[in-house]
Amino acid sequence: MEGVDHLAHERNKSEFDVDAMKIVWAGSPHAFVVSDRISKLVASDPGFRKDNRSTLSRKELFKNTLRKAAYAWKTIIDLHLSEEEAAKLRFYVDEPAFTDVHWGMFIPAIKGQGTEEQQQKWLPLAYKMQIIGCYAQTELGHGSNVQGLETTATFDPQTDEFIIHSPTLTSSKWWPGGLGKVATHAIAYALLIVGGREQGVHGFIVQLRSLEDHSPLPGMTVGDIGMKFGNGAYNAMDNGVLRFDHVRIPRNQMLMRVSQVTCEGKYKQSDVPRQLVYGAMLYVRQTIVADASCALSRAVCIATRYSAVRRQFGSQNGGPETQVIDYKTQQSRLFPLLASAYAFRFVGEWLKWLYADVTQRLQANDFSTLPEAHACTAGLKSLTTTATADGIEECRKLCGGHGYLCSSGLPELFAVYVPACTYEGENTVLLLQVARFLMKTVSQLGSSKKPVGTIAYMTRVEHLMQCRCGVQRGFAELSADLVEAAVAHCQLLVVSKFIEKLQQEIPGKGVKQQLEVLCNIYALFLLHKHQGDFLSTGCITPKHAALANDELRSLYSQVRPNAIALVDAFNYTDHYLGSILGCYDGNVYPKLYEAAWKDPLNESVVPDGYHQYIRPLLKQEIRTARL
Ligand SMILES: CC(C)(COP(=O)(O)OP(=O)(O)OC[C@H]1O[C@@H](n2cnc3c(N)ncnc32)[C@H](O)[C@@H]1OP(=O)(O)O)[C@@H](O)C(=O)NCCC(=O)NCCSC(=O)CCCC(=O)O
Ligand SMILES: Cc1cc2nc3c(=O)[nH]c(=O)nc-3n(C[C@H](O)[C@H](O)[C@H](O)COP(=O)(O)OP(=O)(O)OC[C@H]3O[C@@H](n4cnc5c(N)ncnc54)[C@H](O)[C@@H]3O)c2cc1C
Repeated sequence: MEGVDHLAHERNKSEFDVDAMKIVWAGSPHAFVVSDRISKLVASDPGFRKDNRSTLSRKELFKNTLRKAAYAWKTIIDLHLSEEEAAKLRFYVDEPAFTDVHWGMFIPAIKGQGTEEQQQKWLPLAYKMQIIGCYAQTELGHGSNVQGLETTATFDPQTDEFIIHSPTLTSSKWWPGGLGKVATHAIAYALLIVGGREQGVHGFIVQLRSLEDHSPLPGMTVGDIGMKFGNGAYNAMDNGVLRFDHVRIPRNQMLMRVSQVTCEGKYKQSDVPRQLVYGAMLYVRQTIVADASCALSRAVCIATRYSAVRRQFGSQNGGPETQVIDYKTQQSRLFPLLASAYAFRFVGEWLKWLYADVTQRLQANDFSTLPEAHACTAGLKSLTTTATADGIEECRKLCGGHGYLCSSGLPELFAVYVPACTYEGENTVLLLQVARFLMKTVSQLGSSKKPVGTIAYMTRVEHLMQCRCGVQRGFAELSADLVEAAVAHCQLLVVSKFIEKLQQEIPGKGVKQQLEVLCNIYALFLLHKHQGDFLSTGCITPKHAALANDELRSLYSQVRPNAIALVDAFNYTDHYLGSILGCYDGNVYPKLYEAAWKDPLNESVVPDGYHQYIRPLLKQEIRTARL
């Protein structure tokens, strides 16, 4: 049955122009063309094979990742790929690696916090990968509490240097990706001490390893922190530990856009806010939201295709059994996730715009929207990663037993994805930041400072106007409730950005209608899930709640004939999906059967260890066996 499209009947049912939807998903015709070309290029190149990943040992996996990263770089150079194309190539290679942090954090940190001069010195080296950077902020003792970091950077005016030191075990850098074995440089965050005075945490460019033989420079103790969750692909990343013993770096390696230290040992602050030190986190959180839609759509694509292939029960007169996608219970679990994937895509697009806008303003010394940008990036990072991690696991369950096989692609996707709930700001800690922002806004409602942008709605919520709550008073006590309020605020953002998207012109037969259905599913599903909150606050009546539920059922029926086409619109190659259950042609069973025989355990019919451990059991010789 090779070459037969087992899902063709599903594809024929669809009521909209899939090619037009592909462009909506990609963001623009240009983005679609680039994405399509690069994904096919990666998929067709055996150098980027990844189907054997789960059988490799840590060392083999790591070395293979180094090879792939080098091969990807060679491909980028040989084909003269643009920056956009190169980023896409790394995305489709789909393997956590030191390059993620080099491009995703090291370079943005220098761009955001370095002076013009520093950028001119370091960026060309980083862009050519003549140096490889990591982002060394977190320590063994502190991650969330950045101001609690213990590494010190003491200025020595005699030599015009900083002395970087780890005074305690807990001050050891711990977690930075790429640090363990690969990075030659780090942006290391440390408590600045000038003239005996502490001046808060700042970033420093520190060379870690020799550019000749890769050995750690004097005063550095550096290594990998060990195996991580799931035993899977994230172990391709060398998250590292680093201890400094009075390491000296030149003064001009402190990132000095926000504040400076002069050669005389004077600490000066520019008129830019101190929070810009956190600028790299703003940038990365925004990219994490965009990535959430990729990871969730990938899981949803697998679960949707497989749900159309899988049949259980309901055979009539010897005919085929029911496709599990036709069960209302399956639909009510799967389709809200499909809607979420689209919702996160559009809110991610909007956040990208917001980030570009705030960056432009910051460059013009307009800092007015920074708190809002921080609240939006932090809150949406938290909301989308939590929903995506939960969604991937739900997709695994939606695939029944076969979802538990590595060849379904879902266990690995989950293991690689789930730390996104923790890194780049633990999700609850980030929601507390949003809550703080909301409380500040509420406390200013009566004043002349009118809320604008994403919090403009607050002026319309009458009972808030009566609130006279200080930000500090009662915050800790009420924090669990405030976190719920923060989530609700972020959900409002997601829904409103989806609605705004639909107010734009969207070409293609039936495309807008499909998106309207998904938008309604997203909003009504939330209402249904949280109807207790909506009812108890009097926002809706029980009648509304019942109507919403009826409407949801009808919307699921409208999605059903279009479900396969809606996941085809993600335009994922089989290589990127990495899943037998989600393969494009739906030819699942022969592929599963064939893959089983490739497992190393099946290399011999009688397993290794038979003579030592199985035979003595069977022959009742266990007492005399040498174990
Ligand atoms: C918890 C907070 C948010 C703040 O804690 P705090 O003690 O209250 O902070 P503070 O220093 O007193 O400052 C408070 C003030 O700073 C603001 N702020 C905080 N973060 C930002 C930001 N990113 N942009 C703009 N503003 C920011 C806050 O809103 C506060 O403002 P306010 O005083 O209320 O006006 C912060 O320290 C933090 O971000 N912690 C999380 C640490 C984190 O995200 N680490 C990331 C490490 S790198 C990583 O994980 C890489 C992943 C690898 C991969 O992607 O593969
Ligand atoms: C895979 C991975 C990759 C990483 N890569 C990097 C990297 O490249 N560079 C880097 O510098 N770091 C990196 N990190 C570290 C990461 O950024 C931190 O782990 C993260 O910021 C969370 O901090 P923490 O570990 O201190 O958690 P903790 O803050 O110790 O969290 C533990 C618990 O305490 C709760 N908690 C903490 N503070 C509060 C509070 N104020 N109020 C209420 N509850 C609170 C949290 O909600 C959580 O439930 C990485 C981590 C992982 C897992």
